[in-house]
Amino acid sequence: MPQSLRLPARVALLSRCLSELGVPRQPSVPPAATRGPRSLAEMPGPSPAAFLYDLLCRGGLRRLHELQVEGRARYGPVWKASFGPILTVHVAEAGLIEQVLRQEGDFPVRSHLSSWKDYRVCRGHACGLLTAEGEEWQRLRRLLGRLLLRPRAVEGYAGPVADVVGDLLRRLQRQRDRHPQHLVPDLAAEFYKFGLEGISSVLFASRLGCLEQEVPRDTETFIRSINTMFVMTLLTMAMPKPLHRLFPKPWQTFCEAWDYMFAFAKGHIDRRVAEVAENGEPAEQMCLTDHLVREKVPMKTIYGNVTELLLAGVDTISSTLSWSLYELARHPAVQAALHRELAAALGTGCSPSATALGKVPLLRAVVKETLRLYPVIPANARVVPDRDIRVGDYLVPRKTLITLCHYATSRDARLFPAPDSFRPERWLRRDAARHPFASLPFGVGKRSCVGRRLAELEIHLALARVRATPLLSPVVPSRPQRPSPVSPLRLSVDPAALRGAAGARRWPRPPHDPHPARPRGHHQPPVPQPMSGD
Ligand code: HEM
Repeated sequence: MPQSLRLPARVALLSRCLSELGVPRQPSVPPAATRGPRSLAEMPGPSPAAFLYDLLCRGGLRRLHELQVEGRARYGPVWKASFGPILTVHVAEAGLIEQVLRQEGDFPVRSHLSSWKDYRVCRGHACGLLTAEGEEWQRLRRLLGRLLLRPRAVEGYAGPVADVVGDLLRRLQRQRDRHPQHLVPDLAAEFYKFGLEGISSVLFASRLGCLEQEVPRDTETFIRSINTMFVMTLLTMAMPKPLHRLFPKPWQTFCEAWDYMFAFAKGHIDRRVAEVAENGEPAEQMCLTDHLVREKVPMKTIYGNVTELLLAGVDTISSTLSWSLYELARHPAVQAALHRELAAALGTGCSPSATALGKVPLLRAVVKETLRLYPVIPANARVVPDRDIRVGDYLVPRKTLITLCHYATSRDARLFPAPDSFRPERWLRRDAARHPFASLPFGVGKRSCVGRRLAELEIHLALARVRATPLLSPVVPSRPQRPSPVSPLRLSVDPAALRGAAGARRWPRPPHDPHPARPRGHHQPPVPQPMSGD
């Protein structure tokens, strides 16, 4: 198939081939109204062998997001698939995703199958918010929700984040000055370091030195450990436990990577606690560790939570920033409009406040549209442990892993006209027709992303201050310019610069861990599309 055949064309071709081969797109079973809900056995889906073939031989592990779109075209909005011991029901229709989430109960469960939890039990670590369940999760959620989701709490982290943004700009400037064509050769990698530096400043008021000339060795090892752990996550989950004894290497490697991450976070937390014990609590700009200590949270719980938050707050930020800049570079008119709005709302203030940024609707719309097209986490998941639930025409047995395919819904032409085009303006209109569960990059409800406000703060601050034409342009030669305080956001990104970095970090991820192992498929190098298609 020619490379140029884009996703919608491929999906259309696939459905045409299927109908020509006489494969019905919907199974011809009488409607549920006349015969009661259908069982799991009646649900369509690939055989375990066919699914394994797709995953391993057709590059499916790298493009799980595309399998969602293909699955919906082939089987309809609900289908099942098995990977090793894991059977999962896929749901790829906004209304049905809503139906599942409305039945999630008081203690929503993302997955029962996490090797992350096994590791914590094995080492005696406390679970953090990502992995905790039941009442323990609820207690943590109330506490962290207060410290991370309330607008005033988030405003309190704006100062340290703005400092890190300043360092990012200086680093990009240095790199550009050194490059013969005035390019930043690996922009996505720079944003990755920014993500790590930013979240560390919020969690334990540490500066890791990621944006310095030389990245410290322990920080590099930490970054490598995250990657290793992500790669090993899927492998350790797909292997039934008895096999761990026969083939111990994946589990050992997985545990060693986690050990390093826990030790790294603990080192920084302990340093911060000692610093505060010596000098007293800071009058302002408290970091999350300070707040948790003040709340008398046991140290073991602090270690567990801060390690998970550290992990959750790195490539979510870097991926969203990379894609936002990529799309802005391809859409100069949007870029110009954004620049105008930023200049009008922020004037020449050096570091815009979170409140001021909130007054730039186009900035929010750009990020929403980026996350619709490239959701960092393209599939979410739920398990309802204690009762069977109705999903469309089916009755899904309790404890079944349900994958919520929101990449497929956010590219659904019925919900988003011209779904593959970058059109931030669609978020500026009041669109009564849009389904509220169609694009859910942060999830929704009780178990949705607790870092959402912080993520938006970091991304908005960085986008608002990244400057400008010569910084990233492969075409326009750079004229030495002093960084201006407010970003005249008029960059032209070299897609190749993004491509290199995004391509370098592709790894598989299971569909049900929220941050663990991102499905890198949709992070694949963006291939520039003709603008006329938009
Ligand atoms: C663009 C950035 C981000 C995106 C798109 C994102 C997305 C998500 C999604 C989809 C979930 C699962 C929600 C659900 O199951 O309903 C989630 C959960 C979570 N996120 Fe994020 N996230 C981002 C940034 C962050 C940051 C910066 C942090 C850390 C401060 C963070 C911490 C968490 C935690 C702890 C959870 C688990 C919440 C719980 O189980 O109660 N996220 N995120």
